[in-house]
Amino acid sequence: MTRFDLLRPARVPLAAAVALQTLAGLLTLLPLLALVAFTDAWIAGDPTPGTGVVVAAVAGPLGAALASAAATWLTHRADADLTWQLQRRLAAAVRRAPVPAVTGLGAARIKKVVHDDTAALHYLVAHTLLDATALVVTPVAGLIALTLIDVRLAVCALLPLGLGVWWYVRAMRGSGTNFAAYAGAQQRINTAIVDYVRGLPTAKIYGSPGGARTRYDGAVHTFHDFFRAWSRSTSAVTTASWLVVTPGVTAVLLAVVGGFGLALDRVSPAAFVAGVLLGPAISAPVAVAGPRLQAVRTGLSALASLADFLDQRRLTWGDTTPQAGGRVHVENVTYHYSDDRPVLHRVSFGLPERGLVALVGSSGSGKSTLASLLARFDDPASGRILLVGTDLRDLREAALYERIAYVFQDTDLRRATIRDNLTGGRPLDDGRVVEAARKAAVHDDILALPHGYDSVLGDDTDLSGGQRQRICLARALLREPALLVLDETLSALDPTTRTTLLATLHDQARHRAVLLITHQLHLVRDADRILVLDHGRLADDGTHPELLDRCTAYRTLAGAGPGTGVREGTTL
Ligand SMILES: Nc1ncnc2c1ncn2[C@@H]1O[C@H](COP(=O)(O)OP(=O)(O)OP(=O)(O)O)[C@@H](O)[C@H]1O
Repeated sequence: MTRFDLLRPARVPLAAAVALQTLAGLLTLLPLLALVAFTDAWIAGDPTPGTGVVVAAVAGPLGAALASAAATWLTHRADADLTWQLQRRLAAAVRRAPVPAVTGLGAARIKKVVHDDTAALHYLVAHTLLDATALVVTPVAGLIALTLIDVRLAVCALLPLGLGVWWYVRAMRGSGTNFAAYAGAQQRINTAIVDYVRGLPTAKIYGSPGGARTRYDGAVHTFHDFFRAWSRSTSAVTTASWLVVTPGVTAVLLAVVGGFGLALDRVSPAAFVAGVLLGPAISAPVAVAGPRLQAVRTGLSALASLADFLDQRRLTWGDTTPQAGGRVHVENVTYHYSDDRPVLHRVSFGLPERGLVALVGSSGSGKSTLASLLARFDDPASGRILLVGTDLRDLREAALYERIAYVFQDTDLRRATIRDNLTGGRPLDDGRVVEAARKAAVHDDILALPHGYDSVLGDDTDLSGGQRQRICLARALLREPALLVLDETLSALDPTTRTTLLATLHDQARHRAVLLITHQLHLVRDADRILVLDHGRLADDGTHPELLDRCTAYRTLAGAGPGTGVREGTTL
């Protein structure tokens, strides 16, 4: 997708707006030309302005104002529609993109694209396009008119313009690199402030030597130094380029040159008037070109950034609804994040219809990554994952999330009532909701909140990490999935609650498959099967006693180490 493809939906209203603004630019010159014609007639001895002159003098400004207003209305409407479409497309792109790709971008970059770039686009579409049209049409038409009246004065009117443009081009030399550096420096400030705010609690306690605060200060200083140096090197020339094209300078120049011509009888009075009136009209719009050009550049780079964002890889879904059940097969799955460092290597296993299966491994062995692939947050680099025989890529999206429910380490709850968080807005009866909350050992915690199940998270109350995880577990239980995937869900709990939840999971495992990811082996000793992940490879698959007997990685994980003779019954 090229950046201009993004403007395609708005091309008809924008073309109409440019046409109207062109008309407005031409009509602006009408009263000036009428004055020139009147001067001509007056010198020829007819001091009464003709009807044509009066009509032109009145209709010109009026028509210009109307055409310009209509053009502005069109561009604003086009912009509102375009922004609406873009923000929907951005939301869809975020939703369709692999999750690690989006989270890897960081909040600052996403905010820049969704807010800053669409705002810059607003300026480009709603304002800058019309400004640029006016900037071109009025000077060009004025120049043509003056050329037809007196070519020498037209050349004279071009002198300040030429000088101004030459100075401006000198000032802007290397600006491509500078604008890129400017945007990069601002982006670094955005990223640093987001990191700084996020790390505030840690920074308060431990300070942040070399941390986010230092990075923020560094980013601000770099931006300040860069911007001052850039301004210093260009301000004298840009000011000169702006001054020389101001209407006053051009008017004085043409009055002096035209006055000499008039005195020497080389220039007609009408041409003199035309020079003094049209000269400034040729150069004046150019005086405001600098900031406008900068806005155009900003708008174009926003377009490029938006196109880039919308072009990112997306996960597409099929339309297959597999047969009932939640039987999952992972076949030869290999995966790496964007840094290409392999995280999973040819992992294969199957999950049964029912039973508690544990996935264990040391920190960083790839457990959460595997869980995220089961949720199809991304696709394997090679290999495949099947749900009841269907590759996840061919599934209907809803079919996957109806069959499999997940509780991840980063608990995600909305700013909504506890009830809505549990039901996802579905009309479930209270009995079911309470039952799920009881099973997740969070019912009593909810009743203790100011408004019980109607407490609004973030407004009425907030929850501890463990409470949040149990709410997420209750939410998952309410889905009655065929497979329940739990990533370290029991890790932030007190022993009593953990025991209750373990009992719940064993009970759940009688009806469905439960995949419990953990590195706390004492939680999974009674699991029906245990998968051992070691540095991204499936080291073994068996029961606790079997693994203690034969799997070195499992024994190492148990803290027993190879060859220590640990057997079933050993406390881990
Ligand atoms: N978004 C990411 N981008 C790049 N690398 C990542 C990302 N997430 C995880 N990794 C890397 O992938 C590897 C596996 O991480 P993963 O979180 O899957 O391990 P884990 O076994 O779940 O660890 P833990 O028990 O500590 O949660 C690690 O080396 C980690 O640095």
